[in-house]
Amino acid sequence: MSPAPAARRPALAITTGEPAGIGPEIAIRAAWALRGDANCILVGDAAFLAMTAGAIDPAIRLSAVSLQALRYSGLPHFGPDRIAVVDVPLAAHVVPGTLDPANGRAVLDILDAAIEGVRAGWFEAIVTAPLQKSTINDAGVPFSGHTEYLAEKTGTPQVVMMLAGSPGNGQPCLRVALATTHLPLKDVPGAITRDGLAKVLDIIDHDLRTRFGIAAPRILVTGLNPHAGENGYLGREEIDVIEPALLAARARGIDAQGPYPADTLFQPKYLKDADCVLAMYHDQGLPVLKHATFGRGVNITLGLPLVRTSVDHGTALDLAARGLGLADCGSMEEAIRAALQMAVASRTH
Ligand SMILES: NC(=O)c1ccc[n+]([C@@H]2O[C@H](COP(=O)([O-])OP(=O)(O)OC[C@H]3O[C@@H](n4cnc5c(N)ncnc54)[C@H](O)[C@@H]3O)[C@@H](O)[C@H]2O)c1
Ligand SMILES: N[C@H](C(=O)O)[C@H](O)COP(=O)(O)O
Repeated sequence: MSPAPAARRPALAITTGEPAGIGPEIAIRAAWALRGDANCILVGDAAFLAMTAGAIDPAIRLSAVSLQALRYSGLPHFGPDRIAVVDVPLAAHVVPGTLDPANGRAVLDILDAAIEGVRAGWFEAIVTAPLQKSTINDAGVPFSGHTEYLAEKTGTPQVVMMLAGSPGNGQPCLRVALATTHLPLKDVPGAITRDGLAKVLDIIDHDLRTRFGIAAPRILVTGLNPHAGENGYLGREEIDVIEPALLAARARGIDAQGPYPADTLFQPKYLKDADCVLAMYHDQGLPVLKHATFGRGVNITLGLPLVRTSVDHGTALDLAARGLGLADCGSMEEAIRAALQMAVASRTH
């Protein structure tokens, strides 16, 4: 990808996520590595990020700006020799690798500052470093993920989680979207409805066209049950819900085929003719994607009124506890590149 001209380069908010995890480190490393291409603004505790950056590489230069200053005079221009940081203070001292619910609220404050910044026009996209869902719940705030939180905060009734990555070896980009996101497995069948699938398919089709420039998206859809229900002998969701939803989608002009058995769908001979696979639930689709592309994948929330991308991994507390320099920031770099491309594409839609 060639860099966008500096004057038109979108400003991207990079939320730094759970402070005890690898988020702050990979956010700093990726923003610094891509500073010539992307205008990344870190959002997090400025003092903590400055300390972390200094430990990574003393050459990294950060400049802090307060939320109050942004509200008063907008985003100042920083050259590519430094990374701007919007200061959102943490509540408690950070011990790498050790979760502290005292900082749970601040992690959400970071996200809220990024959302405010998009609304105010300071940022054109949000790229999120991983947070620890359990710690936010431990802090007393019911929370199931960025995806659901951003949907709620933007008043969007339906969004779609899609992860994308390049497996390499000349294989095409693999995109896996999910019909359901973070919910217990026992609740999945009841959450898959004809109306819900209709909305999910509409969003995938729309966003692949407008944000990814795919003129006629081809979507392959998995079944829910083993062997896509084996003609109803291993479950009826395919017959009662998924097939009617696909028939209706095709009648609306959406190229959605299936339901196919999930265990054999992810073969090159099928994937080469597909732009996206729609899986029915989190651990049906994501292990395949992460096995093929872990460390280079990007998590994208479709259907939002803003651009949001993220990494394909979590907080990796095990690595954070052992010190800096162990985490791979490849996925964060891909998430920044994807946000940059999507933000530019979104200017015309
Ligand atoms: N975008 C997000 O905010 C996001 C994404 C996924 C998981 N999570 C959250 O992260 C927390 C921990 O999840 P988990 O333990 O299941 O998964 P994890 O991805 O944090 O860790 C799984 C394994 O992958 C390794 N790993 C992860 N990222 C790596 C990197 N950048 N470089 C090298 N190795 C890496 C870890 O060391 C660990 O062995 C959970 O709370 C989960 O919900 C958040
Ligand atoms: N489901 C995501 C994954 O496995 O990578 C991850 O939990 C992040 O979800 P949010 O983007 O909703 O936080």
